[in-house]
Amino acid sequence: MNPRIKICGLLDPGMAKCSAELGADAIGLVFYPPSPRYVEAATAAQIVAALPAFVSSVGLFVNADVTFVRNVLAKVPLDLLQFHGNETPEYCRQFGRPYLKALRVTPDLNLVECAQRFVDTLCKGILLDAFVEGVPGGTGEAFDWNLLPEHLPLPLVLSGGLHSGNVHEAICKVRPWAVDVSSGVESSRGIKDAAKIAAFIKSSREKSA
Ligand SMILES: O=C(O)c1ccccc1NCC(=O)[C@H](O)[C@H](O)COP(=O)(O)O
Repeated sequence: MNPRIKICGLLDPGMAKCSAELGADAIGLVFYPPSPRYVEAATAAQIVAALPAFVSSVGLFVNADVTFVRNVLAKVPLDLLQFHGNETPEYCRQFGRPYLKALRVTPDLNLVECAQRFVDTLCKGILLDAFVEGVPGGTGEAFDWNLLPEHLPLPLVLSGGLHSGNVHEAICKVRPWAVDVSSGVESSRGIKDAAKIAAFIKSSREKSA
């Protein structure tokens, strides 16, 4: 089965619409102020409004104050939340919304045990990303896919350093439910590139051997 494709870190309605037209299944909005991809709630609402039916909007937070998340939720009709910091299962569940929990892969992290803590009806998947000290995500770095277990107790969203040149190999090796990309479809930090998005989606949909 083709994995779903999420393009993360959209900054304007035009590129969000373009991503959807090129075949993206979801777009990500970064509500983490230090990120070059940070988007204000008012702009995020315009981006979500530009999406056609059946393209999901994902709102990304990193160890955010509960009030900050609630304020965003009041202004932006997000389909899914993505928690990219050290959030606990209790923290993630309190919003009563479907969510993804991101984990950053290191050789000593027991991914199955960590993922198991989040299993419930609201947690729709585990997003696995590279670990880079001091930068919670969007680093453009890949992790060693050999560190992945055979099976996770939740759908796996593979991210970290993916681009059109490695995503097909990643999909064949890991068989994720979805892939997620940010830096690999940018011309410079934070600036999405339609040609790179098109190439990424084409490579993701290549037939596997
Ligand atoms: O994109 C960011 O700037 C970001 C900042 C802080 C936490 C998470 C962030 N992005 C989360 C994503 O879902 C990215 O797509 C994921 O980390 C992969 O990024 P990349 O390696 O650049 O493709």
